[in-house]
Amino acid sequence: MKANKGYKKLILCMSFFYIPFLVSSKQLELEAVDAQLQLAENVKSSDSVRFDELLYSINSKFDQLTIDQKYRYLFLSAYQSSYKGDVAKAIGLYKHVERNSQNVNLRYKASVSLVNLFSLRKDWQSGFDYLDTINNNFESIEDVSTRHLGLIGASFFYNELEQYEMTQIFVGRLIDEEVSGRNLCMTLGLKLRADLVTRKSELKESDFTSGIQSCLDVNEPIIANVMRSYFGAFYNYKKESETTIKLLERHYEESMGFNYPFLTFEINIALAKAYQNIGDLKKAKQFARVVADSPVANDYIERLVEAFEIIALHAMEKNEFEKAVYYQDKYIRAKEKLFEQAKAKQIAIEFSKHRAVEKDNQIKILNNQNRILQLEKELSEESALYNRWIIILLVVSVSILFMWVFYVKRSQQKLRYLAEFDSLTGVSNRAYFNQNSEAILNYYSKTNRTASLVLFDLDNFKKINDTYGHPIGDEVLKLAAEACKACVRKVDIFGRVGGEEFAMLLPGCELEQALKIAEDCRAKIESIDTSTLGMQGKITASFGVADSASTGYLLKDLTANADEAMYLAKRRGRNRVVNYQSSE
Ligand SMILES: Nc1nc2c(ncn2[C@@H]2O[C@H](COP(=O)(O)OP(=O)(O)OP(=O)(O)O)[C@@H](O)[C@H]2O)c(=O)[nH]1
Repeated sequence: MKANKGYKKLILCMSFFYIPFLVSSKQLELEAVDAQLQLAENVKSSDSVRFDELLYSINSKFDQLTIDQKYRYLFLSAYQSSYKGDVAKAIGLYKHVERNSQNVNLRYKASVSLVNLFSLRKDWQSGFDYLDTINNNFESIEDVSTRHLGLIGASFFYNELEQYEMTQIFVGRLIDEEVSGRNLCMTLGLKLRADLVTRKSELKESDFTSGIQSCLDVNEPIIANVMRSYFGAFYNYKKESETTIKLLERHYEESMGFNYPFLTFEINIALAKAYQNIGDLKKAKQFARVVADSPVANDYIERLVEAFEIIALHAMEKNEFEKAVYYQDKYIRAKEKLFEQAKAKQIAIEFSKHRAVEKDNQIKILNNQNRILQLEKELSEESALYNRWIIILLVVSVSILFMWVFYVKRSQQKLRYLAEFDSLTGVSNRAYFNQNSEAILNYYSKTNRTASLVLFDLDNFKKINDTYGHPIGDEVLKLAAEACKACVRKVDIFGRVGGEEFAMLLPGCELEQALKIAEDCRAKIESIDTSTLGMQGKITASFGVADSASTGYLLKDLTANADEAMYLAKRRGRNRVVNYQSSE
């Protein structure tokens, strides 16, 4: 058991040492693949053998590659297919990379390759489609060299379409942007080809030599030799065909060794024409036959036309009329095909112009839609502002209305207060006292319940006024009312019914209880501290009490009887409570 534990520990320790090692060895493998992919990219057009070996090696460990490495491999594999003539497979692979890779640069490069392949296939429509893709992604490519590849692709496409002015525009842009390295080599190759068609007379030998040198500098012998073929054509044009022969024959073996159809055709036709120019039709025919006998000759119909013409001429010169007619016939058919191809190119160009107009219109429609949306937005912003103002206005109006209602209510309350209460003492005024008291007495009369009325009058009030002044008299009235408020119940009605005369209607109070309340009230008035008013002596009041049992429920009768009792209290010496019955 113990030994087993120790064994496990050992494995654990070992894994600590080995796991980082395994991780770093995996890392190293991936880095090696990166290096191989880069090398393959570098030699793809200059060393096909090395290129094939590298791809074979990468393919053997395909499953271990990162996603990006896999797509880079597929991209190179597409190049390999196109190089080997399987254009359909190449297109499929490039399309797969263009659609699925996360690598923006790789997708862009795949579009460029697709434009090249579609132009070789003369599928102009698809070519224009991917040209659009290049245009749309151009700005997002940060690497200048990769971005230039797009311009080179466009230049190549327009050259194939015989739109040389367009090629010259793109090439001009590349040169302005100081294109360099392999891209410079390709740019100058495309420029020479376009210039050779449109402005032959302006070309100088140095244009060719510097172009060739730019390709030799970056180890691009195929393009260098393509330029040599152009150089040869240029000498033919200048009627210096001996120079053409000397130049091209010197590099003939090398050029044929690449097995690159376009280069093979250009070199052989330039040489055929050169020999034709110097009158050696036999030699001319030999080179022309290389073109005519090629299995892919139909892909280079322009050169095939020239080849048939030379062969037919040679047959004529040798009086081989049957042969001459045969090649003349082939020549005519190839020319018809060339014409068909030129027509297809024109249609494609017209279609692309139409598409550009359509796109322009779509942009205009989109712009208009955007404008409408913008206007809608502005409008909704304006209406939002308008709505905001309406809301503010409403809020202000409602607030004013509320304030107005509040003010009116307050005024009404004030008026009501003024109408119902005595402004000096805060108790009910005479009218309100009478109104409420009558209503209660009326109700009590119907239910036959007792109510009492207490009437009281401050004693010798005139003297207080005369001695201390009217304002002090007012204060005395207030203090007296305040003292009595404390004696009355909530259901009672307390009012000031004359200058210094007050009344209390006590619902549900029998005489006994009413006398108690009156006495309580009298005592409270008497106990008011007058020193705070600067007065000497006490405040007193005389009370008269009458109840419904002895008087009935009419207020005027109760008032009269209570008044009589109060008068008696005055007469008996003031500061006392007298009930109506006892007053009799
Ligand atoms: N300060 C003040 N005095 C008032 C008010 N209303 C009435 N008076 C005065 O109250 C006094 C009432 O005097 P009188 O009716 O002679 O009665 P009295 O002096 O209280 O004498 P008795 O009632 O007999 O005790 C008058 O001088 C009125 O001017 C008031 O609101 N304030």
